[in-house]
Amino acid sequence: MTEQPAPDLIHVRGLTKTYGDVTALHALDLDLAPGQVIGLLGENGCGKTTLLKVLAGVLADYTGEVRIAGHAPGPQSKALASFLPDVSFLPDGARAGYCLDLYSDFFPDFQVDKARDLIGFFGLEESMRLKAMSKGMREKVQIALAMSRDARVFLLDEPISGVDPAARQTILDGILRNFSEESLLLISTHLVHDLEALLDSVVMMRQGQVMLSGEVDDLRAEHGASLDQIFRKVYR
Ligand SMILES: Nc1ncnc2c1ncn2[C@@H]1O[C@H](COP(=O)(O)OP(=O)(O)OP(=O)(O)O)[C@@H](O)[C@H]1O
Repeated sequence: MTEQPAPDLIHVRGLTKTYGDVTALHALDLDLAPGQVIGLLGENGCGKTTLLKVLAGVLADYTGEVRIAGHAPGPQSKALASFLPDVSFLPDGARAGYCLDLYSDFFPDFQVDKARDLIGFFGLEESMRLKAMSKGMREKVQIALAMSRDARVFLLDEPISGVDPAARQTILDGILRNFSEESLLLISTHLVHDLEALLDSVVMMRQGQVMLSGEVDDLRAEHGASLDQIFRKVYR
């Protein structure tokens, strides 16, 4: 018997989102299957954050069809999708341990032991206050929280942007530590070189649309170049 391909976890058709006169997403189509780490790439302002926010159920005023494991964005899809925004969303005066309690209260699928393990893996302590942490340390706390949900879809917006090059690999290792093959990880980034080894597929955007997508190995073979080189060529 031939093996059936896994049904798409993310299904998007004709997605359009405007902010006043600005069209951030323009009739965008996208299908993404589970078991992949996918890079969401593109130049500033091409719509990556807007797309992640629609998928996360944060932005509702769009047109088109969006499904997360068959659900339109809403309470059921939010229960399946863990979103890491590109801005700090935790109370400044809180200790890391309190943030774990917040997540435990808020998300039934939050696995506090995994979060504790990641906090330790990142060299942080639960007693540390966020306001006493560097930008990179806060990002690590937020990543530990977002990646410790038992979610099907992980949506990470620029997770390593505030982190020095030496610490980036530790963060990426931490992100992959809890990743399971039934889920899907969509990461927006400009740091293609740092993420290249981690990515199974990429979605390259331009002006609110998907310009190019595919498996990284296929793209590398087709172009005879690294993903970083392809990215530079495409966006030159
Ligand atoms: N709240 C907003 N109000 C008005 N325009 C917005 C808003 N958020 C985004 N935009 C516009 O929508 C477009 C897409 O922005 P978006 O933040 O999704 O891009 P991006 O690809 O994530 O960019 P970057 O790589 O710089 O983070 C841009 O033209 C931006 O100016």
